[in-house]
Amino acid sequence: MSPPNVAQGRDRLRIAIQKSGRLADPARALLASCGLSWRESRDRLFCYGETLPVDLLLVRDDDIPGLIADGVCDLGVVGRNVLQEQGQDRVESGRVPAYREWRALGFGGCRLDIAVPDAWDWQGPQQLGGKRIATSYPALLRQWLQAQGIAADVVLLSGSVEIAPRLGQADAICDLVSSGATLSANQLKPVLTLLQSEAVLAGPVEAFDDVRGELADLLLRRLDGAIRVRKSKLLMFQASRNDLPTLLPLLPDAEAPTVMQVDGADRMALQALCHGAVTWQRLEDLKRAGASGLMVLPVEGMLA
Ligand SMILES: Nc1ncnc2c1ncn2[C@@H]1O[C@H](COP(=O)(O)OP(=O)(O)OP(=O)(O)O)[C@@H](O)[C@H]1O
Ligand SMILES: O=P(O)(O)OC[C@H]1O[C@H](OP(=O)(O)OP(=O)(O)O)[C@H](O)[C@@H]1O
Ligand SMILES: [Mg+2]
Repeated sequence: MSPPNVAQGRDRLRIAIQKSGRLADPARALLASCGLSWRESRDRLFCYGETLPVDLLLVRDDDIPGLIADGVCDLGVVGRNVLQEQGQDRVESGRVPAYREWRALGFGGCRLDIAVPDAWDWQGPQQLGGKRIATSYPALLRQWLQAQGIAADVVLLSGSVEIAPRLGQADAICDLVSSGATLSANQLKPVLTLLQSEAVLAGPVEAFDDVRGELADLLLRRLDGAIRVRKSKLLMFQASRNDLPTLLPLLPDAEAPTVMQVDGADRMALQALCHGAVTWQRLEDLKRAGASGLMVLPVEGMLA
């Protein structure tokens, strides 16, 4: 089993995901939670969709925007940082945008930050004027520098960017940060955020005008449900009718709760779908406000 060539297979949807790396497992898990399953090719580069005609191509993340632009793949799961860098690179070189972000997927979070040596007395972006900044994101950095009216040298490095100041290759850096541990280990401190990133579903600028459009709509509906489910909990409790005005404001992130009457006129049972964290603190607050029999349940599926 191998992927059909570009001209064929327009009745199936093809999604590019990272073969290995930070986004590989969560991307696959999210798609699987949408009810997709696959049979893998022997070389583990192509997965044939079994439950739905939605196939996966396993690639390097940097190749994903280009695969969408060339029409080799229909959709892709990639970091916003990679998508925007390559998109801005296209703009710089006068090419048309060929893809856009369809959905934010809620994993792979990180920031694209400018960081300077700890010893710098940071006073603001103008301090970067005339300096050398090492990065793997030259197009996004140039775009930002231009918007700020700062003239600085962009030093392109494909990895280990944080070590550049210590090696004398650059004065500052612009790279991905999540925990900040790599910056600290290299005596650097973050001073500006250029981009808040996470994994996104990327697709073409225009909607599909063939059967892939229906498949993509179905996938998006399920993805939206799966993303909401991950963050949602069903909260159930009982309370007296008189306490409802105090209790309901404690559920600001809940959809309109279902309120049912139990024995007599006063006792009520409530069910609320909460889209934020239901913490112990919150349960304590609800209990103090008159809730009893509090129960928090995971949500397995949801379809708007
Ligand atoms: N701490 C982090 N550092 C780098 N990327 C992160 C971090 N946290 C989340 N990410 C996201 O994960 C994406 C993939 O990171 P990874 O390190 O797996 O990429 P890679 O080494 O370029 O992989 P590939 O072999 O596919 O080219 C990044 O582009 C970014 O969107
Ligand atoms: O803030 P932190 O949690 O320390 O994460 C940030 C670091 O992680 C990434 O590097 P990675 O480990 O992927 O190495 P590479 O860039 O050399 O591939 C990124 O390029 C930063 O160096
Ligand atoms: Mg890569």
